[in-house]
Formats: sequence, C-alpha cells, structure tokens
Amino acid sequence: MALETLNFELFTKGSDEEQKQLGDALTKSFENHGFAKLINHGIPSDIVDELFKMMKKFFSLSREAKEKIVHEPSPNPQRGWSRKGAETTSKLRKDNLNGSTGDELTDEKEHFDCGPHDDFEFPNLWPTEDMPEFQGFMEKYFELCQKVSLQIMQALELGLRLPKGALVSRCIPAASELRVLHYPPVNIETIMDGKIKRTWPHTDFGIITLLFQDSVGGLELEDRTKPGTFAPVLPTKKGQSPELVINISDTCQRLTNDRITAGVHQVSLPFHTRGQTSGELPHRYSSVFFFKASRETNVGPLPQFISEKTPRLYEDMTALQFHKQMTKILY
Ligand SMILES: O=C(O)CCC(=O)C(=O)O
Ligand SMILES: [Fe+2]
Repeated sequence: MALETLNFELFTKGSDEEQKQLGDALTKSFENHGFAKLINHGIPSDIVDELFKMMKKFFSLSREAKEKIVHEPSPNPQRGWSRKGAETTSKLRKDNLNGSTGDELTDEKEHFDCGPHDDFEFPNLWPTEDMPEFQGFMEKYFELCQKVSLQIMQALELGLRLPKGALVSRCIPAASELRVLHYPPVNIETIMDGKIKRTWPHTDFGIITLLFQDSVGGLELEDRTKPGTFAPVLPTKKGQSPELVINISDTCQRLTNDRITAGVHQVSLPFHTRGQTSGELPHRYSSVFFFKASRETNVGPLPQFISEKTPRLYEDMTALQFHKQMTKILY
C-alpha cells in the first residue's frame, strides 16, 4: 500500500482546476488509507525545527518542574504535562486487550497538551517559571496548525462535493489540542514482550490530526488491504523539508457517516530495526495537532451522507460530549 505525498500548494496557490484536483486526490487518499502526506503544507521548516528544539528542552526539565503543571486525569480536555503511564491507548480498541482490562498494557511515553490560548473553560498550564519561552512559541504554532487544518477542510469540502463551509463552519471557534510527545529509550525486548508499546493501535477523536515525527521512525498505519497488519509511515528523508502526516479521526468518520473512516495507527519498532531481537531504541519526539470541531457543534452525520442506502450510523451529540465520552476510556 503506497501512501502518495501530495503537493498542497496546488490547493493554496493553484487555479480552480488545480484546487479541485488536489481536493479529489486528498479525499481519495483519506478514503483509501485514512491517511495522507503533504509537502508545501504551509508550515515552514524552520518552525518545525524550532518546535523539536522546544519540545526537547521542555521534556528535559526536571520532574519537579513538570509536576508543577501536571494534568489531573479527568474526562475534560487534557492540559499540561502527563507522565509516562498516565494515558493508556490500549483501552481504545478491543483488539488490543485479549481479555485484559488494558491497565497493564501501558504506553511508554510522556506528553504535554494545550488548547486554544483564549480557552477560559479549560485553561492551559504553562511552565512559566522554568521555560518562559515555551508558551509564546506553542501559541503561535497552534494558530498555524489551526489555519492549515481549516484549509484542509476546504479541500475536503471540494473533494466530497459539500457546500462551501459545511465542514469549516463546524470548526470555528477552535477547540483543537496541540500535543508534543517524548518516547524515552526502551529495549527492543521490552516491546517484543507485548505488554508495552510506544503507542498502542488507536484512532484519534478529532476531525483530523496533523503530525510531524523526528528521524527515529516507528509510526505505522493499518494497511486496509490486509486488516490487522501495519505499514510504516517513514520519517522524512534527511535534507528534505518535513512532510506533514494527516490522519482521519473519529469525528470525521461520524460527520461523513463512514464515507471516510478513521485511520488506525500505532508507534512500534522503527522499520529499520525489524528482525532485530535486542538493542535499545533511542529517544523519539513527535508533535500532533488534534484538529477538533467546536465544542457545541453537532458531530452527528451531515445530512448529505444520510440516505436510504446509507442510513444514519451515529447519534447526534455535541463535540464536547463526544470528547468526554472518549477520554473517559483512556484513564
Ligand atoms: O508519536 C506519534 O507519531 C503518534 C502519536 C499519536 O498517535 C497520538 O498521540 O495520538
Ligand atoms: Fe494518534
């Protein structure tokens, strides 16, 4: 299964015809794989470099410094730092569990989450004393991801032949979340034992997720031609501008009544270590932007996707209700 890399400039700078071409290609990639990859996506390479520098510095702060902004597990949107083991993605899919509750099937990762800067309902937590520059950078980067995500929604509206604004209008005001992740070094044997993974197979909750990974590798998506097997999403080749990986998430699946289904993904052993039975995986860093519908928006199927042949598969509910229902499973 080949995931083609698409040139997003065809949409942002192209003619009407080119925009339609890109909209169609993007929609096809999402329909076939639940994933797409973009170059010329509008997030400059120097910003991505700085993002990785920032997250490395943040995660290397002392435990004490990070604990000042620890996220208290709750069904509410996540804010601040989550220690290793706080979240168990294994619980999101029955296939992972094999009869276990999932409590011991842990994720070997720590992460930091923030929401929109003007979110007074679920305010952000920043390491103001210990790393004052983090907040300003992350807030700017958040805005950039939100802008690119809205452009991707416009392209998807074209590809799905939806009226203009059908998706975009559901995402303003923003309720997205930005997460940076650190996977500490781990032995290959530990992963092969089967109780611990960097991230267990899961789908994300929002509409789409924008992802950048470092050069270590390990991200994999489910190969829909062979369900239950995974194919690597390789890191960008050295010297090339970072590719943006996009996955379709649960809310998009609900809105389109399964016309486009969410991409199952995991973080496993990097492709080049396959066949190795011992050794240590190095630190891995990644950044994910969970692009979400605004909280009061109905995330039931859009009328365009309900017909006699394709009856409604999901109940109406608000994006926030759906979010809380999903985060409850994680803790
Ligand atoms: O680190 C990655 O590449 C993926 C992380 C992920 O899937 C998530 O946090 O939802
Ligand atoms: Fe994910």
